[in-house]
Amino acid sequence: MDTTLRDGEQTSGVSFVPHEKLMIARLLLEDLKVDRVEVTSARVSEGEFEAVKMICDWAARRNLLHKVEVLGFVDGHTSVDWIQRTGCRVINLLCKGSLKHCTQQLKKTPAEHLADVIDVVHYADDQDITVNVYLEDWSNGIKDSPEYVFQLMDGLKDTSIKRFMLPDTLGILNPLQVIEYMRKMKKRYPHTHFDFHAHNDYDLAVSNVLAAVLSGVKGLHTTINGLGERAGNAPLASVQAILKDHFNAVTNIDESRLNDVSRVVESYSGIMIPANKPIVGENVFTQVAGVHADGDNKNSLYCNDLLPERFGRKREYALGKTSGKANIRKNLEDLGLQLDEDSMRKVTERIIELGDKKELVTQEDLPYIVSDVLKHGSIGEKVKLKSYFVNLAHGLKPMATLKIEINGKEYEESSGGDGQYDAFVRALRKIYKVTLGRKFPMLTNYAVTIPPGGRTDAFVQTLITWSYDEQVFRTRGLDADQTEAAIKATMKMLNLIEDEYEKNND
Ligand SMILES: CC(=O)SCCNC(=O)CCNC(=O)[C@H](O)C(C)(C)COP(=O)(O)OP(=O)(O)OC[C@H]1O[C@@H](n2cnc3c(N)ncnc32)[C@H](O)[C@@H]1OP(=O)(O)O
Repeated sequence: MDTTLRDGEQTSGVSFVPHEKLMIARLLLEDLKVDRVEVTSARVSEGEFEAVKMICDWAARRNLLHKVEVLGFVDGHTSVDWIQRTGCRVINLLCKGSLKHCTQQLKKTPAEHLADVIDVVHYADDQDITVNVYLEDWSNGIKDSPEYVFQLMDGLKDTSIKRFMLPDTLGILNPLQVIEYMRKMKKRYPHTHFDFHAHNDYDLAVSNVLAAVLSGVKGLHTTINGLGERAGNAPLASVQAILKDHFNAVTNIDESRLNDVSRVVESYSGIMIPANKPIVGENVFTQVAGVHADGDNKNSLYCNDLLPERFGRKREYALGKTSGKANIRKNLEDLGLQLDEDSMRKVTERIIELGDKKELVTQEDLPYIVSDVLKHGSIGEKVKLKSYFVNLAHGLKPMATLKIEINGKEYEESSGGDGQYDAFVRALRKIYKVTLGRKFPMLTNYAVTIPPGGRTDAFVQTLITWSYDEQVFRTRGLDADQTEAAIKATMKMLNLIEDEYEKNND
């Protein structure tokens, strides 16, 4: 059961609007094919009501309504009515799984709480709503007040409750404890369906989920990118990969869609995926050490079962001071370039030198480095920026005028824009689209960073991603001025697409 839209939204700073929730629910159920989704808590807000309604309308049309669940409270008829009005058919009822939560938060005796829960279950039965229950704070309950947990379970086991969901609400357990406590539950209630809900406070969420699987648990709660309250929940991508590779378990998840869905959730949540996050992090399929690239060349000696292609990704070979010839050769191959041994040595030396200065070297930089080192002359010089002017004035639209040379011919154009760089790109686009009748790449991402190392605090680095003819180019510019850095990145891109253009129009 994926709870990105309920627990995931309990990540500090995350708030999805209804159409984002609908989009994520669709991706989870239709693309990733998770078995169930929990999409919010009842009573939260009008916006959440709207979101659940939209998701349920859509799910009903696709015959998926039974897979949509909402957390509800032990509050008489209120949560059930709220859920009923959205069209949702499943309540995940938040009961108290530890004595202290029952007596100190709800201020009820165990018998009173049990009676309240049974009332809600009966009311939900009358409304034809399926009930699962959370035993909130179960991990503390089973440690400190097991007799309370068993009293509640005994009182509920003969009701219509479909699943008992056991949360490690505060992320306090380790895998050995999960096995010990789950076995206790399974021994006492062998025919009950248990879900396990992990939290990552000790970075043990994934391990604990696996321990739960070993203990015979039937349902697992995960989120995309491990979003969730405090340190988050168990990330779906990691859980899926381990279930498949370590347990030969069969799930319905389409793992080729994991990366794309992670990126959508990254964008909607605003919580960036760490570069080293397994499966979905930017760097996790990048070999950095030269010896690894060499081993891959020989017989994929440094690959494990986590092949990037499984997840719709590609292995990359980083360029920097730890690159050897093998890394560089792999990158050159990707660009369709070949070098003799002597040129290879010179290019390798140059890349190591740049790496030593903490310069980021990307694959797109490689033709420039090759050209620079070997005095190649042609790459990177087909399109030249001869002169330009950009202005910024309070109360006036920024303007840009520029003159460029393309294959020896000069073109001049001006344009206004929303900012200096926007004006610059608009002027360029006029030259390409209007004057030359050619396509101009679409800018898909624009990131400004201070380069690593912090030695040049006056410098900024602009990393721009472009899409052109179904290809993606990333180019980088470094300058003391952000606009100039972006312009440098843009000129690199124009030279790269010039090569593409010539190839396609030979
Ligand atoms: C394990 C988890 O992550 S549980 C996550 C549960 N989901 C949420 O909390 C969603 C976000 N929450 C909200 O929007 C709000 O807290 C609401 C709408 C649910 C409730 O709002 P409010 O009525 O203002 O109450 P408040 O936020 O202060 O919550 C505390 C009340 O909930 C009660 N409560 C706590 N757990 C439960 C429960 N399982 N069932 C019923 N009531 C409960 C407390 O006893 C307290 O009641 P009191 O004010 O009578 O003492």
